[in-house]
Amino acid sequence: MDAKVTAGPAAKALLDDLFANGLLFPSGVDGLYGRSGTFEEVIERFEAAVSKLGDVDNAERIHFPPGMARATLEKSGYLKSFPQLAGCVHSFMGGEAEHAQLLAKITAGDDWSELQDATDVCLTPAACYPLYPTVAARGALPEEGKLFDLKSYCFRHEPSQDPARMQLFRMREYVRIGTPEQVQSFRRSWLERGQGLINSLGLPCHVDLANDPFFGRAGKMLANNQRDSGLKFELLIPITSEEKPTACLSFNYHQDHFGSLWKLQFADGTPAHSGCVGFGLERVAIALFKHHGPDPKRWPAAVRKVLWG
Ligand SMILES: Nc1ncnc2c1ncn2[C@@H]1O[C@H](COP(=O)(O)OP(=O)(O)OP(=O)(O)O)[C@@H](O)[C@H]1O
Ligand SMILES: [Zn+2]
Repeated sequence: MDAKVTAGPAAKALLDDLFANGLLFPSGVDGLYGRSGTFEEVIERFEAAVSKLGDVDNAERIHFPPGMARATLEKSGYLKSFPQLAGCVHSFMGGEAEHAQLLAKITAGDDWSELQDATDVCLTPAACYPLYPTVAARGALPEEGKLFDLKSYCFRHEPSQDPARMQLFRMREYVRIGTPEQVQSFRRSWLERGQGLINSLGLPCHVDLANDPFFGRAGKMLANNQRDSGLKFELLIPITSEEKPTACLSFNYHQDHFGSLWKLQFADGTPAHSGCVGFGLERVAIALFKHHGPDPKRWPAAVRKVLWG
């Protein structure tokens, strides 16, 4: 089955430009690229600007690897909502005989994946998924709740020639866990700060209500409900299209979904609410290259000042 997401000619042209300028390197797989030093430096500088805004809140920094426990992903409900995006790591677990079969299949150009089995590791689909059980395991939440600063490479099986839609990309997140008021005020504050930051980088943007790509017919209802309840906003920047701008920052309110699921609660047993702001680091970098050109040394002075000081 071809899961490829179709990308328009403008998206393909931008990808070719990024390759031609040596900012990204092709791997032979759509959505899987090498990054140049310049590309990485832009991400580092952007992250520093994010930290400058976020550090005032004293978030606790935790970095998880880009793989998470399969059991955690299952319990999170990810496979119910987004089976089409999930990735599970498989490995060869056979003996000598199976190894011979494996090599014979590779030599014959046949599919050898049936000789692999699922491991206990899945690829992390969003930086905050491994956080909730980790925090729950520490015991009751303090009254003031908690704030976390996360970053992870994330995997989503959505191969595309749109450079803004990668299969492996980084997400920086702040995650607030606490009362509904604490989480909503966190989200309001990041809606402001996020737009301010992107404007200061000379990028056009607007914020809009959004929904996640829930799978199937039941998913349509979940998506409608998410919109009707105002649970997800996105900051959109035109990258490959003015009419269909790209979500570069997301502002999510999970209500008590993760709190109830993981028994992440206050001392009196009330489940915590949670919300996160996610920065799509590659998307922001690509937006900057698209709007200001391939050479950061020639970007507008005001933009350079925000990033390089
Ligand atoms: N395939 C991808 N490639 C690069 N960045 C991504 C990709 N998917 C999501 N992101 C980034 O991660 C952030 C948080 O992820 P989130 O789940 O909110 O994305 P999303 O709203 O589902 O994205 P989209 O609607 O474009 O698929 C997004 O705001 C975006 O910047
Ligand atoms: Zn999140």
